[in-house]
Amino acid sequence: MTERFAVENLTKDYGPVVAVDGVDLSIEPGVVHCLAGPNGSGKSTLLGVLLGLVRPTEGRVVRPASDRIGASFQEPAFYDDLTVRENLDVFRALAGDPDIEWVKEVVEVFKLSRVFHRRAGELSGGYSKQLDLTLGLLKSPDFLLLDEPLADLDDVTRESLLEFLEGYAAEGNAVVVSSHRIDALAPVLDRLTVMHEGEIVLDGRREEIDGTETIRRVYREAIAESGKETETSG
Ligand SMILES: Nc1ncnc2c1ncn2[C@@H]1O[C@H](COP(=O)(O)OP(=O)(O)OP(=O)(O)O)[C@@H](O)[C@H]1O
Repeated sequence: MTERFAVENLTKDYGPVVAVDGVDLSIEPGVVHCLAGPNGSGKSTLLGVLLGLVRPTEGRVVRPASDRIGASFQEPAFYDDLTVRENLDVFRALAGDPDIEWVKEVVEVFKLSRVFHRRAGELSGGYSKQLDLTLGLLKSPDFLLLDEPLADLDDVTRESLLEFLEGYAAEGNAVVVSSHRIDALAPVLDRLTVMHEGEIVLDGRREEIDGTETIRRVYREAIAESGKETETSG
């Protein structure tokens, strides 16, 4: 039984496009791990492979014994025709009926009670994201993988999410957040992996890169120094 969650020598091609190119990455408990990089750098593909949704062209995925893996994707995944409350009921059942106090806590973080009776398909972009993040957290996952969770969130909710993720990692859970918005994540990240054109161009810990201003600089330099086209977007 392993608790290791990793990819080894991972390559994923889509025809002529090499989305991920020979990547080794191991996810660890207790840290907020930011997977950063410009649009198209391979972040979503890497997360998809880790989650078993994308089949690698080459390489190996090592999955933990725990099935408590939670995720949220760029496209929300819930039942449009059900209300928010009904979606919560369905996903709670699927998650094995998690502790109700935990469900209340997550609902509170994402302020879902305000839209309990709305049809999920009619939610704004922000509330869609908030519902999707809540559903991803229902089974209090040991490994939480979020793809661009900050998109569409207002400033207040974004702050709540970041604060929540910091606490959740501090409890010993693995939190991986992909984003091209390094500035927003810089204050809470413990580890930064920068991808560019399918490759990892930087992988460092906060104590190595030390401080928000440095993180921004390191991110931009890593991309510039990769010798590839510079298209920093965050
Ligand atoms: N299903 C697919 N079919 C063809 N090409 C794909 C597919 N999925 C991703 N790609 C390509 O693979 C590359 C990496 O995409 P990916 O979505 O993994 O990057 P990303 O860093 O997550 O970017 P973004 O933040 O824009 O989603 C891009 O060139 C993208 O166009």
